[in-house]
Amino acid sequence: MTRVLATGTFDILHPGHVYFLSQARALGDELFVIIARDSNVTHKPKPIIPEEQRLEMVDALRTVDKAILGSEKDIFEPLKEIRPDIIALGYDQHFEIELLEKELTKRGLPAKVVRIPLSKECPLCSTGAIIKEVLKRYG
Ligand SMILES: Cc1cc2nc3c(=O)[nH]c(=O)nc-3n(C[C@H](O)[C@H](O)[C@H](O)COP(=O)(O)O)c2cc1C
Ligand SMILES: Nc1ncnc2c1ncn2[C@@H]1O[C@H](COP(=O)(O)OP(=O)(O)OP(=O)(O)O)[C@@H](O)[C@H]1O
Repeated sequence: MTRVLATGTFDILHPGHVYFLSQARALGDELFVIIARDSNVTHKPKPIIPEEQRLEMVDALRTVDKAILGSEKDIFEPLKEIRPDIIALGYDQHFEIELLEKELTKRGLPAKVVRIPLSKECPLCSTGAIIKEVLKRYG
């Protein structure tokens, strides 16, 4: 069994998320997902949807075997239990593949890190774009 792990905020689900998760799932036999904690989303505006609700939506997807809330303190902590063989990184996730693989090996959690490309264009395949459209119409 090859276990794949994907991570992200997944605020306001859209087909770009579905594409990312199905490409990640296709890399192995089962897909685990770590949902970013509200307190850790500091690289962009705070999520609209609270973490428990983001978790519920991702966990309900057909491609996802198990979704959990991440750690608030240490991104490597949940990996000790999940023990993924492959980690799927999104096209815009700010991690460097070789550096992340090195950090994982250092902690006794070796995994192959694979970058998933951007999906083909779709009108609102980005949380930021959805929020902008809502503000344009209702703001
Ligand atoms: C291997 C790995 C483990 C992660 N674990 C956590 C975690 O435990 N808690 C958390 O809040 N974020 C964790 N993250 C970070 C986020 O889930 C996410 O990658 C980050 O917020 C940037 O992606 P985004 O732009 O989709 O939010 C982890 C990321 C990676 C690559
Ligand atoms: N259109 C897309 N194609 C492929 N992957 C995507 C797409 N949209 C999001 N993803 C991936 O899904 C994961 C979670 O996405 P995230 O929560 O950052 O949403 P987002 O729509 O990219 O948000 P924002 O618009 O605020 O950047 C990330 O790893 C991201 O790379």
